[in-house]
Amino acid sequence: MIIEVKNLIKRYNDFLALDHISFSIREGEIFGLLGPNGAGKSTTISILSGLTGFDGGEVLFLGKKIGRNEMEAKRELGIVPQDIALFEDLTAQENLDYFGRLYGLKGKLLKERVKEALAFTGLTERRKDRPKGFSGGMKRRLNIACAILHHPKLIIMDEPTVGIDPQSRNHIMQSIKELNRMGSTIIYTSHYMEEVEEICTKIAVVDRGRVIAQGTKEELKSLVSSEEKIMIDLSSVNFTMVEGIKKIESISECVVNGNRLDVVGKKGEKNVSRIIQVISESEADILSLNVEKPSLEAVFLTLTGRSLRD
Ligand SMILES: Nc1ncnc2c1ncn2[C@@H]1O[C@H](COP(=O)(O)OP(=O)(O)OP(=O)(O)O)[C@@H](O)[C@H]1O
Repeated sequence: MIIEVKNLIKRYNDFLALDHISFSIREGEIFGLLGPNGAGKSTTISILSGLTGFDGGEVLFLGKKIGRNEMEAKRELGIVPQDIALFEDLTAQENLDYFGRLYGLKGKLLKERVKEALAFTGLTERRKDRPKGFSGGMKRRLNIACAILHHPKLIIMDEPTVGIDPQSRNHIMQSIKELNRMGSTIIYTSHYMEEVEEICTKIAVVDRGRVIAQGTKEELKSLVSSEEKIMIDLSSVNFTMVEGIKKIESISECVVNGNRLDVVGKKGEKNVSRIIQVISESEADILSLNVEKPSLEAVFLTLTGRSLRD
């Protein structure tokens, strides 16, 4: 395990911001912390980054216990904070030089890494410009470049796509996958479930300072529903076909809507293959077939009774 968080407690005066949070992250994972505003994501990240103390529980980083307000192994960490941290009056390259030195890089290696980070974040051509004139997305990309110069084992990103243009967003999503392929473990916080679904291999759903569910997206989705809905558009529909589908053991419902069938069945029972077999015995052609997958939004709604964006 690269990180183990056990029963983490954090209070702000009388307010319990983290209420016995526990999760562990394996090397090589893209771990998502998904939750609405105020759930406790930034507080958790801040503790993991060694920036904030905590009131109870334990955090292990690479097997070593982390104290209340410090972090021994900061060199193995790359942090992309929610609030962009750049020097507006230094050029992109000078910012990178500065952060590289903070991580102990110098000389030829520093030069190489700055070049690499600029190329990786698509900022090579803007290296001599100051972030003052950058778009929000470019600033965010520069912030990411600053965090990866020293090739950290663990990269922590706190809502890196909030308020940026779609092009930068896509760039960041691709970069995260690439950094992961190159060997970094990533912690990614977001209240955008689509992003978490797209990139995370493991997800902890947090709400009101507690982890309310965790697992792979498939595991989380299976909490919500043991059924799947299959929608089929056909060239024609006939009685024999519908009755044939209804007779399949795992199918509980088959509703006809013009030339479309909405079929509900128990998950994991090869419903699609069985339905296709029945249809192929008729004259009809299948024009399209879709299996509706429950979303993480549905998971959150089921577990809390509220929407993620409330
Ligand atoms: N310095 C602070 N003093 C008092 N309360 C705080 C402080 N920082 C955070 N909180 C409270 O702790 C709770 C968790 O906040 P946190 O920023 O960790 O949530 P979050 O999930 O990161 O939300 P967001 O998506 O808005 O960043 C919130 O209710 C917040 O108001």
